[in-house]
Amino acid sequence: MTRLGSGGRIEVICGCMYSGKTEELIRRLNHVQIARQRLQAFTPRRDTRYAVGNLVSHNGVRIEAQPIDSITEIRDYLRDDVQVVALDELHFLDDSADTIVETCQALADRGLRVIIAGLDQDYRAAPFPAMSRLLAVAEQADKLFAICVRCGAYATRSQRMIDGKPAPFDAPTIVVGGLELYEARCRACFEAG
Ligand SMILES: Nc1ncnc2c1ncn2[C@@H]1O[C@H](COP(=O)(O)OP(=O)(O)O)[C@@H](O)[C@H]1O
Ligand SMILES: Cc1cn([C@H]2C[C@H](O)[C@@H](COP(=O)(O)O)O2)c(=O)[nH]c1=O
Ligand SMILES: [Zn+2]
Repeated sequence: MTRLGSGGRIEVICGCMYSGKTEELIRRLNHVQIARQRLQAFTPRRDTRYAVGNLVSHNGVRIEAQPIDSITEIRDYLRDDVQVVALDELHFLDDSADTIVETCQALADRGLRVIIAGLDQDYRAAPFPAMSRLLAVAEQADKLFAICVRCGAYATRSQRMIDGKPAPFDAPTIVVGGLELYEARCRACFEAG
């Protein structure tokens, strides 16, 4: 494990909804601030669940973040002295997986610590491509779990429910929402739409 701030690296925090990804990201960023390292955090503008311009957990814990539409905007905002770059909700970005991976690799190659959080699977339990690719090239990958609302086991999937039934397979992949739409399920309790 490299010392905090000793060179470029990519860290990935992934898992299903409610698994604590944003909380873990904010925990790490609090450490960065305590270590008086220079941080820039970003969040997809599409995440309209809470106050735009913040990373906000389901428990309301928040940290300021620059809204962006594309990961390529990061280089326009980047200050020369920044040491840590963070992004939550990676799956909300429309960029291609190639663009996302190339951007994160370039930032790490410049010696930055790059911390990315987001879903590993969509509501169909299909992998999000960019997250899959980042997991392969990251120096550190943490997969978190929630608690299945059906049986209490560790949950690894996000079930989207519409009128009490699993959302159909051909529904849009990106639909912003929380407990009114999504619930954490384990593999055994997950229902394909
Ligand atoms: N089924 C669940 N399992 C675990 N935590 C849950 C669940 N439902 C709600 N939560 C709450 O969600 C919090 C995690 O929120 P957050 O960090 O925003 O998760 P994520 O970013 O992974 O969606 C937990 O601390 C807990 O209070
Ligand atoms: C599974 C899934 C989720 N989303 C949306 C729903 C939420 O707005 C976010 C995930 O938030 P969290 O911080 O991980 O709780 O993404 C989606 O658009 N498509 C999906 O398949
Ligand atoms: Zn279950």
